Amino acid sequence: MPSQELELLESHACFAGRMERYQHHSRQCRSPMRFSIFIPAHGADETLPVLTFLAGLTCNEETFMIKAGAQRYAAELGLILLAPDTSPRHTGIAGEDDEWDFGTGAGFYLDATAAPWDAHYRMFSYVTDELPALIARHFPVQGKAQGICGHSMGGHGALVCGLRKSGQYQSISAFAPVSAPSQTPWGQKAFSRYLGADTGQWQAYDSLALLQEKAGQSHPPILIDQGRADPFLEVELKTEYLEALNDPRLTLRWHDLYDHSYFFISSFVSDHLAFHARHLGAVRRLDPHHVR
Ligand SMILES: N[C@@H](CCC(=O)N[C@@H](CS)C(=O)NCC(=O)O)C(=O)O
Repeated sequence: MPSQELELLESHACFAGRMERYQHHSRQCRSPMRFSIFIPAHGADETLPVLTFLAGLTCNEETFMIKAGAQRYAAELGLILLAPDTSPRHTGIAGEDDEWDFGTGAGFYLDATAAPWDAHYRMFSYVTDELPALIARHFPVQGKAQGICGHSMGGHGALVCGLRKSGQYQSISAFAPVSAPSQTPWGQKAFSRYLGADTGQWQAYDSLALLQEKAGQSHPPILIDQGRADPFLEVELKTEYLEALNDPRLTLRWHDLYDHSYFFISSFVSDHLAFHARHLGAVRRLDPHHVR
């Protein structure tokens, strides 16, 4: 149960479970961080797999939970949903709020190595290490069962976290991911400032490069959905680069007419949750209001 380590900001009944939002001090980011969590109804000794969702540019820890409509499916499938914020906030770094695609709301899920960002922008370690450990201390999570999913910048984050920590995550999925950030404007802007000018250092956070490196090796199964009417596809996402890898562990589905919005995400989110539930061994409830 949450303690002094966690400050509860809000708590609501939702599909027979709880929808909650917390703030805590992050030792990685050296700042307060916020996250949202949906916990399905569960038995007293029951533990559940966790699916982490990483949101995109300009979003925060509330966006996915408010807009994607995922709680209904998570309740049925018996999956905990965890949504961290997209960056540290109010760090005092000069210029952190000046641009919508860099700094606040745009942490790119990496550990910055260039000053001044390296003092606070440590979202990779926060998402893959500090936050899962914190959640395990306070919520009924099944030790080894974790999946990771994300949208756009968060799709990049999910792929990078899942591929780099492939012993930790059993399944990876993404909606409209930034797929080759070393080669596209949002990614180049972020990486040059968070990681410095040496593009060799960028490859550790580039999904395309990581998948090329892993060619022929095993990695967690990946599901990606991409809309063909997404205005960012051509310049920023380059999802077709991932398709060209012909990776047998990667399923990429194209959808005519769908754009980059949460209306697209909410149209396919049930498939993503079912995919993760299958790989995480979640136990389906015929009635989400049923407690074993
Ligand atoms: N602010 C940008 C758009 C940023 C954007 O599309 N963000 C995506 C993630 S990359 C998002 O999910 N936005 C929040 C939302 O749609 O609710 C613009 O105006 O062009």
